[in-house]
Amino acid sequence: MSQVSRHYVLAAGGTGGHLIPAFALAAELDRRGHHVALITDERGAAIPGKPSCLTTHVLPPGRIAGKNPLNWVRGARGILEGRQMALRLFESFEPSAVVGFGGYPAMPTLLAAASASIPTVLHEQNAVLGRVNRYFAGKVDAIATSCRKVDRLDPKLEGKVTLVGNPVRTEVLALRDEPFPDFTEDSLFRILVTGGSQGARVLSEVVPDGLAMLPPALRSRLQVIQQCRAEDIEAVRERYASHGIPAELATYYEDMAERLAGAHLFIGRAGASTIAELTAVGRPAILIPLPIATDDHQAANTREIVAAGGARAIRQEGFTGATLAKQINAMAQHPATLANAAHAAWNCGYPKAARDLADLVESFGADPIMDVIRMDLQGAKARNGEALATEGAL
Ligand SMILES: CC(=O)N[C@H]1[C@@H](OP(=O)(O)OP(=O)(O)OC[C@H]2O[C@@H](n3ccc(=O)[nH]c3=O)[C@H](O)[C@@H]2O)O[C@H](CO)[C@@H](O)[C@@H]1O
Repeated sequence: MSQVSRHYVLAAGGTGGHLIPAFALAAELDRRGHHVALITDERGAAIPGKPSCLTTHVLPPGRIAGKNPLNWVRGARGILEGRQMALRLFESFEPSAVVGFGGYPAMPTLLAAASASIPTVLHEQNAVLGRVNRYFAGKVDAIATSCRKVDRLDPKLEGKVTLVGNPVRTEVLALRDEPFPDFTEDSLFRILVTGGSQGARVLSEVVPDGLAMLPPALRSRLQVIQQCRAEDIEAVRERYASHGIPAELATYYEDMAERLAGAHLFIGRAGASTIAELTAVGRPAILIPLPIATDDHQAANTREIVAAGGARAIRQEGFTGATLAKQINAMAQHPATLANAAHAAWNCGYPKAARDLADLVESFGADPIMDVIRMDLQGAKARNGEALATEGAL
């Protein structure tokens, strides 16, 4: 652990999938006595769960997307403005390193870091290198990955790659040593359903009817917690009521650790943080990768956990009530099957992800001149304080 208090800038945007690992790293760096600033976009700033230690800077929109050349010009202007904003922050904050988690805000921030010669680290949460990370992979000082195999990562860059895993929130990690909740032939059967940080309509359309198709021995014990998009929630409530299945619904659960703790089975999208949490805690899952995810990265994300026997993946094209019921039945008919799958998921976890990523980040910008000056100033202040205290005592 470093002796001096350093400053770090993290850049992440858009969804919980990018922000949550950044929050986890910020909490770990704060625990080590460092100061951390986050550069994000408006959507990212609205993601709940930001640690109080983190100061947030919101960039103007700057995505280069679509076919309209006017949008390209607007996007490019946004990136340049964002880069200027990041440079101004660097001047006052003097970061020892900048960490990009992918997503749009990482782009202007990493461009600024390159022109200010600040060490840079990328963190890739998925099993396929994302677009922004791909652009910067050859230029940064280190690349931290979350899966053993990462597609679209140039093998020539292997020398700067470290497998750390995808950091999860402290309260989720704290469940790692808790036993799998009792699951017998008479116990409740608690199922947690989420569609990533944004929710997923297909789960609202398929899951209630699929659960209703389970054999009575399983169906009668069901207790469902399901995240739904706001526009779907009433229809889902009616479906469950019509099937007589008890269900608690919300658009977003801020207490995800508690929800995971009680769950016997998870059904949902295969976003990187979702999988990191399932494997951190050890919960079996049925995963339906988002079919339009860039480079099909959600399907790739399921590889390790499925191969280990901790989850089953169903392609959205084949995701019907009947297929879902069949898979649940196969996993839960015998209590031991579900507990074994939970253990297999647990074995895929990276419980040291936040610590390993923090170690990697701390290894850059060793003893910069500002640290030495800061330490001197702190020492001088302390000595001054002592002198004043002594004078006061006289
Ligand atoms: C639609 C989309 O592009 N999704 C991408 C996005 O993540 P996206 O945010 O969709 O999904 P992730 O699974 O990575 O993260 C979701 C996070 O939200 C939390 N949560 C969810 C529901 C809820 O009610 N409460 C709650 O706290 C989950 O516990 C998890 O921590 O970035 C990820 C990381 O690059 C990618 O893998 C995903 O493919």
